Amino acid sequence: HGTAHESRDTTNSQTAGIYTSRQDTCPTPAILRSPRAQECPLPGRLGILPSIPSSTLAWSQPPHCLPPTNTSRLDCLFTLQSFRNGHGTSVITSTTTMSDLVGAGVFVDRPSPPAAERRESTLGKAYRVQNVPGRGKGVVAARRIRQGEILMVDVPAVLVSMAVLAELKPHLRRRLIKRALEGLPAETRQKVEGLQRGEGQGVDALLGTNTESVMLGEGEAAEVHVGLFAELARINHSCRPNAYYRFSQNRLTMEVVAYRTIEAGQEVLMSYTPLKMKRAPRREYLQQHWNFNCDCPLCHGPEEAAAESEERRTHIDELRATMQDAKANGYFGDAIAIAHDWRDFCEWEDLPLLPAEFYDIVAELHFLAGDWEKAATYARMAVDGWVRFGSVDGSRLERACAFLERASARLREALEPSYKKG
Ligand SMILES: C[S@@+](CC[C@H](N)C(=O)[O-])C[C@H]1O[C@@H](n2cnc3c(N)ncnc32)[C@H](O)[C@@H]1O
Repeated sequence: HGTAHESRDTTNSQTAGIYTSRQDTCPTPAILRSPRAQECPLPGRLGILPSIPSSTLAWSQPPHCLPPTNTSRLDCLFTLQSFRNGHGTSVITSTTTMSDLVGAGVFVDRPSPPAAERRESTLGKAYRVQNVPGRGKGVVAARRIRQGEILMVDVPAVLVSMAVLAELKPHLRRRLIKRALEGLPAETRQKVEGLQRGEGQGVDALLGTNTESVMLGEGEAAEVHVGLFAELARINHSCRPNAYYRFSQNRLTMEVVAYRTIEAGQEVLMSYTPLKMKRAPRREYLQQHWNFNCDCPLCHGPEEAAAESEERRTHIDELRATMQDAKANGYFGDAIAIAHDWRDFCEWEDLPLLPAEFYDIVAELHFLAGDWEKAATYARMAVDGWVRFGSVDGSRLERACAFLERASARLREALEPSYKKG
């Protein structure tokens, strides 16, 4: 929930061209501005800069690279103005991470899945940004939003590696981010500049209150990045949220999903803190990092109800951990029973799981337990669930389909012992 990000399905990635960037090749001197980066031959991973493998797309300006601080990485600012129909994006990251993104086809525009298209065209836009008393601007439902519906799809105006942010002196950091913003198309830049500012100088004030962290990169090389998503940045906080976000590295996209039905006119709210955080530290964190005093029911409502909610959230966490333990130790029947308790507690706390998420888990547990029939039944329901609430990242659906095939094949084998022979 909340900060969950989906892992990338590498089997589906378009690998053409990417690994060339990892060879020990010298960079084109004109592209690399830093005098040190022009030394040749370059060590291991500093290789040539990733380029987008398509004739219609190219970086809008030569990547701007920072002087390397060590021999194992090179960080650059990459700007692509045409990204997602002219929204544009500026990414400051290592050449290794950028190669992974390019290789996965992140920068190639693909049509959204039919479910998302249908929703927009028949039901209309789900939300509008407007003033909300006491909270500046906020996101309000423009129509009824159903439970599980993806109500917002946003892409980053800027994405910066945390390692780069930590390494740079403040004035250099601000200069680099400014450069990243200046490279964006005018409309996106204006939208970003219109966002609410927190404390701090220049662009620091902008990043401080309008960013989310996401993971980018493959396996051990995955790194925390800070993303400025200009639509998402308008969503206010509640400790009892009615929506959450999930990030797709595959599509470089943030999706906001409704936990429950949100009626027209109601504000869309997500939690800026982990849901299991206790009241006192949570309030302090919101005050310190986000500069506001939370007035949600869990912070200001009756103590007793807040304590009960805290207990349930702790229990939800424990149930998930116990379920994973049971699975790891081969107690699949127990794990299935705990999974049901877990789902019930999430619902009780008004933070329901997506049906497809639950079915995915239970299907796998039945499979491990050797009950092919139940595995196939749940796998089928998972597939239906992912189709119905189609994410822009199709990898969950693809995985569910592949799993359904495996479970169905096992079931057929079990039902027809002669199946294999004939
Ligand atoms: C990501 S922005 C949200 C959008 C912002 N309200 C705006 O006008 O653009 C985060 C800032 O919104 C305000 N905010 C968010 N949730 C709030 C809440 N529950 N109560 C009061 N202010 C809130 C705080 O000033 C916070 O630093």
